[in-house]
Order: sequence, then C-alpha cells, then structure tokens
Amino acid sequence: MITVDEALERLFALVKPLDTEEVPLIDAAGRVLARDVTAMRDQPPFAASAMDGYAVRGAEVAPGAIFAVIGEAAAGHAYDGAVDPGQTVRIFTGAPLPKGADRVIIQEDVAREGDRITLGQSPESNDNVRPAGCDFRKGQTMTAPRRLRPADIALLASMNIPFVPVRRKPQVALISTGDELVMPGETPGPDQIIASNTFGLKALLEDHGARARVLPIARDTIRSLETAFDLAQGADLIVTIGGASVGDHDLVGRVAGDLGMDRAFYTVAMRPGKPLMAGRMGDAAMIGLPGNPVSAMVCGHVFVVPMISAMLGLGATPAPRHTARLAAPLPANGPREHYMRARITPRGILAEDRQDSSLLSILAHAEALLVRPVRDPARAAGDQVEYLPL
Ligand SMILES: Nc1nc2c(c(=O)[nH]1)N[C@H]1C(S)=C(S)[C@@H](COP(=O)(O)OP(=O)(O)OC[C@H]3O[C@@H](n4cnc5c(N)ncnc54)[C@H](O)[C@@H]3O)O[C@H]1N2
Ligand code: MOO
Repeated sequence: MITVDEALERLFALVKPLDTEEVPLIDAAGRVLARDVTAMRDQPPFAASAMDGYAVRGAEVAPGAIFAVIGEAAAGHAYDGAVDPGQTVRIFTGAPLPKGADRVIIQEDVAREGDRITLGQSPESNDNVRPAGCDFRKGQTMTAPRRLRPADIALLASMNIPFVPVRRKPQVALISTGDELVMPGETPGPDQIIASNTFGLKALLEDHGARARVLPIARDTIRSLETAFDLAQGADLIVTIGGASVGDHDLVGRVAGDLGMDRAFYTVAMRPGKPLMAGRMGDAAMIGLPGNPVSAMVCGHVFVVPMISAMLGLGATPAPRHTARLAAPLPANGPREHYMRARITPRGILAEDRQDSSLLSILAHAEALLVRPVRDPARAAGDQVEYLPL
C-alpha cells in the first residue's frame, strides 16, 4: 500500500497537458486558456461619458453658470465639432466626449430652457468621464493557464478576441463493472441494483472540464471486460469502477494486465478507496476505482479531478484543502488517511455519524470531506482540521 501523496505523484506521471485547439468565444466558457491572449484595442477606445447630461469645459463650472447647447453626442454617435468656452453638448452615457470638453454635468444638476442650460447651486464634483483605456490598453494580456469564468468571457469579447486558444478537453471513458448492475430506468432483478457511480463521476469530471462517455456496463467476465476496454479506445483516460478488490469476481486488474496495462500501483492507504489501481494502457492512462459508490466518488475528487486538471495544463497539484474547527470531538485515526463525509455548521465542521462507503445519501448531504491524516490522534472540539469542499 502506498500513501495518497505517493499515489497522486504516480498518477500525475501517467498524464501530460493535452494539445491546444481554438474555439469560438461563444463556446469558451469553462475551458482552460492555453496561451496568453492580447487585447486588440483600448477600452474604452475614447474618453467616454459615464452619465447622461451636458459636456462642458470643467474650468467654467460654477454655481449658476450658463451654457449654450450646440449639439448632441450619443453612444455610437459622436459630436464632430468642438466645445468652445460658454458652450455645451447634450451627451448620453457611453458617448465620446467632444473635443474641448473634459467634464459632464449630470442632467439632474441642470435647468434647461430651449438651447440654454443653467447649472444648479451645487454641481457635483465628479467629472463623470471615463478616460480612454481606463479598463484596459491595447496589448494588455490575459495570462494562461486560466479556467475561463463568465467575467473572463466578457473581457475577452471586449478585447475583440473572437477565437480562443484552449486545451483540448480530456476524453474520459467510464466503465462500470458487475453482474449486479443495471442502468437507471431499467428493471433490476431481485439481486440487482442500479449503476450510480458512472453517472456521479461523469457529472464530477465534466464539471472540471473533461468530456466523459459512459460505456455499457461490463459483466464479471473476461470477455465482457475485454469488450469494454475495446470500446474505450480513443480515450485519454479510462476509468473502471468496481471489480478492483480481492474477490473471485474482481477481474479488472487481471484483464487490464492481460491487455498490456503497465501498472503504476495497486492499493492506497486511504479510507474509503483502498483497492485503487492505475497504470498506462497504450496511449491512455487507466485508473481502476473501487466499486463502493462513496469510494468511487471520493477517489474521483482526490485523484481523478487533479489528473484532469493536469491534462488541462492547470498544473499537477492535489485538490485544494481548506481548514475549519471541529464542531465535535473525533477518535484517533488508524493507518489509512480517512476522508470523512462532513457538514459545515455554524459551530464548525461536523463529521457524519455513518461513514460506510456504500451510503450515497450521506455523501449527497455532505458538504465536505474532512481529512484525517494517517494515525492522527484523537481530536477535541475546536481543533483545526483540513477538508476538501464538495
Ligand atoms: N476481503 C476483502 N474484501 C474487501 C476488501 C478487502 O480489502 N478485503 N476491500 C473492500 C473495500 S475497501 C472496497 S471499496 C470494496 C471494493 O471492491 P470492488 O472494487 O471490487 O467493488 P465491487 O465488489 O465490484 O463492488 C463493491 C460494491 O459497490 C457496488 N458497485 C459497484 N459498482 C457500482 C456502480 N457502478 N454503481 C453502484 N454501485 C456499484 C457493488 O454492487 C458492491 O456493493 O471491496 C471491499 N471488499
Ligand atoms: O475503498 Mo473501500 O471503502 O475503502 O470501502
């Protein structure tokens, strides 16, 4: 058995950042920027009014000052002429400031009669002007790698970047194994259950930037597993679920080995998730997760998501941990790193009473995986602990 850290190191050695592709900006949300991109223009490209009002020469602003209105500037419709002393241009938010003007008086501070305005007794002191390039300058870069959030997409649009260089999405093949499993919607026999892990993992991995294919369930036969591995061809990462332990029907390691899997490790000192295996199969990395539903999902968070991030060029780093105070005491931990399902309460982090690795209802209710290090001594309420947010 190796440690979780050692397992992660060996998993990172199985993958590398994938190649780059260009996608239309409209499809770039959530993708990982692969190269720095550079703004094609200043924003705003001209000094612009921030308010609806009147553009004037700032030096002339005084309580009760009078100006002659000589024209209008609206967004997309600049005023061509200049504002000379004693003159003003009616202006709207987003319009270019006319030559000569350097201040906008909001219309609330102005009385207008025909083509004449009179300022109120206390015009506000803001100039209400957005200088050219105050948001960003031509040549300014957005640096890679970066997972593109909605605000980044808006910024890229504003920078006039219609196509975005991103990492190719890792293609993941998900294989559930076991004679007891049927697909959701099918009618299970009396000794059967519904396959859940592939669906949970697909959601998790796609949330982190992969594209996952759920393959047909492999039966507990060599032939059926061989067919499943065959169907997985073309994937960057093959994930099997179940059949990883020591039972007579746990055939995944054997079949993968017969098909040429170069094994990196088998079994990790963690709970849940002990019977984990990994290696390389041809062009793909392969990771064999334990079948217990919570074990499979915990291994998804602790191992598979960081592998996906590494393939996306985001670096080979463990899932980020947070810290919290314990809401209740915990007994000493044993020889395996324990990922306890927990909730974040006003009193601190609280481990669920029931920690069996089959309990999806508890996992779905949990907000965190509270990490107990190997041989961690008993802990008191108020002690600081680490957790992975779910
Ligand atoms: N003698 C030992 N027995 C077991 C050990 C051990 O060390 N010695 N390890 C236990 C641990 S820990 C785990 S975890 C499980 C993992 O076993 P497998 O990976 O071989 O998983 P299966 O036996 O195929 O399934 C376990 C459990 O999970 C259910 N399952 C499987 N796949 C799915 C799926 N896609 N969706 C929903 N549920 C699934 C399956 O029906 C079983 O109930 O082994 C322990 N045994
Ligand atoms: O991975 Mo097993 O849960 O460690 O139940």
